[in-house]
Amino acid sequence: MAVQEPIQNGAQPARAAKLPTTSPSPPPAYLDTAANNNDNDNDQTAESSKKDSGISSPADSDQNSSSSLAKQLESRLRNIPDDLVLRDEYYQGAYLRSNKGLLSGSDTPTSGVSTLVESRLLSPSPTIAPLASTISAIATASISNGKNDAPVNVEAQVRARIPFPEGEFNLYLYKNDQDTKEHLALVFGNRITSKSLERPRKGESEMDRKIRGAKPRSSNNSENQETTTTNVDHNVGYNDTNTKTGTLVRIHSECFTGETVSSVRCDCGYQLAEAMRLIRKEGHGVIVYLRQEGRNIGLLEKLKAYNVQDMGHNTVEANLLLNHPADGRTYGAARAILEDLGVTEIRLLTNNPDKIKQIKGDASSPSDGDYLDIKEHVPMVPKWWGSSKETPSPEIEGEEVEDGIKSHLPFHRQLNPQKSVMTEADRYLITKLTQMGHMLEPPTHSSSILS
Ligand SMILES: Nc1nc2c(ncn2[C@@H]2O[C@H](COP(=O)(O)OP(=O)(O)OP(=O)(O)O)[C@@H](O)[C@H]2O)c(=O)[nH]1
Repeated sequence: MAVQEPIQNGAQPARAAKLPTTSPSPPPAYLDTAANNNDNDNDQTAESSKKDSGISSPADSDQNSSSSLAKQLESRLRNIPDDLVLRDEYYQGAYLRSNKGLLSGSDTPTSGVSTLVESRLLSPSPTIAPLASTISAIATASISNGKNDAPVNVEAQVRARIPFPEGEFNLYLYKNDQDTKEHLALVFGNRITSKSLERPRKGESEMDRKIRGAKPRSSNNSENQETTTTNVDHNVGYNDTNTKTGTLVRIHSECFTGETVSSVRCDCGYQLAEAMRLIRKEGHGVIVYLRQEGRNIGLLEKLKAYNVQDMGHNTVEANLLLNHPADGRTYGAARAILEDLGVTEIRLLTNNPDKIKQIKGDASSPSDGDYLDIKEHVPMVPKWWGSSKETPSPEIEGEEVEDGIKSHLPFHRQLNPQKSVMTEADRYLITKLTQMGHMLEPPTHSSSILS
């Protein structure tokens, strides 16, 4: 999937022969907003404001908000095609019956837990309650439909060392031919390198190459020659003796709130730090960091969704009520980046079944390009949920220190497993479990979270 020619200033590069050019087909009407989701956050502003002008403001009373949202939902239901069939086996229990917008069957993947959780937590007020099951079934449909995952060509523009107290990652910045976003890859261990970064550019000097983090042209002939500071392996001594098949990979989506300002509304900051910790511990691996803020609705829309959540809805419902898909992310760029890095067999750090399916691609589909072989799915258990059989250690802070990368986790200190009230991060996780089919187990050690 990597490009044959450099991508310059938005010009379309020549595509690799095995990846024919295909125009993305338009998304269905009920996902029309999602069609704009590949643009920058800024690009979304004007369009989104227009689209959402009818949405009740957070300042409205709950009652008014609920009935107004209910009306909008009803009208959207009418636009959903007849007999929409879900493609994902995780959501087999849920399907939409007809253009009357009636729902039949809404079993969620973990029905025991979800019934409990849905009734107690996800239906916060009697006014909103009747909407909850309807919305959740639409959510399961929207998660897996309307994806526009045309083949993506990528080219690494630059590589730079990012030191941490206990080791160094190399950060690669990519351009691609599908959106204007700067997708990234954080690579640990010098055995993983980018083909497109090393490819000579027309007219560039050795200094140009050095500045963009490529090896000197002369060293390209002898693979292992390490003649510059850029190429010194700063991570020598790390446990690189892993014999498992497949590179440890995390495909992570941008979350300004969770990662940059350590919000506890979600677990994104924790997951990024945990992925870095696990990869560093293993000795080599990749975090592909996709600029798909807010499950690709952009920060502006995510913040509006927060306000809708504050009216009593969960993350999935809030997206749908704002006329966005529950999850509008695509993973073509991630597949292309991994291929550029020479990583074709992976052990994927995730709990998200839809992500696994999309990353893997469809071997028979030309638009999916090369088949990415997921050797193993490695769960990312939130540390404060822990194993349901274990009693959690109250000394979470101690665990962070043990593995080095601790500065990312200030919020962790607020997530005390012994707490008696459920945090917003717990609610976020429970929504992922019950509404999006994530492979998570709620902590039975802390009954307070679910009661
Ligand atoms: N729309 C929306 N997006 C959110 C919200 N909270 C976090 N996100 C985004 O969700 C994305 C992360 O997705 P998650 O569902 O947490 O995790 P995942 O990557 O699908 O699954 P894992 O691989 O198991 O971590 C990031 O892009 C966040 O910005 C929210 O309330 N609303």
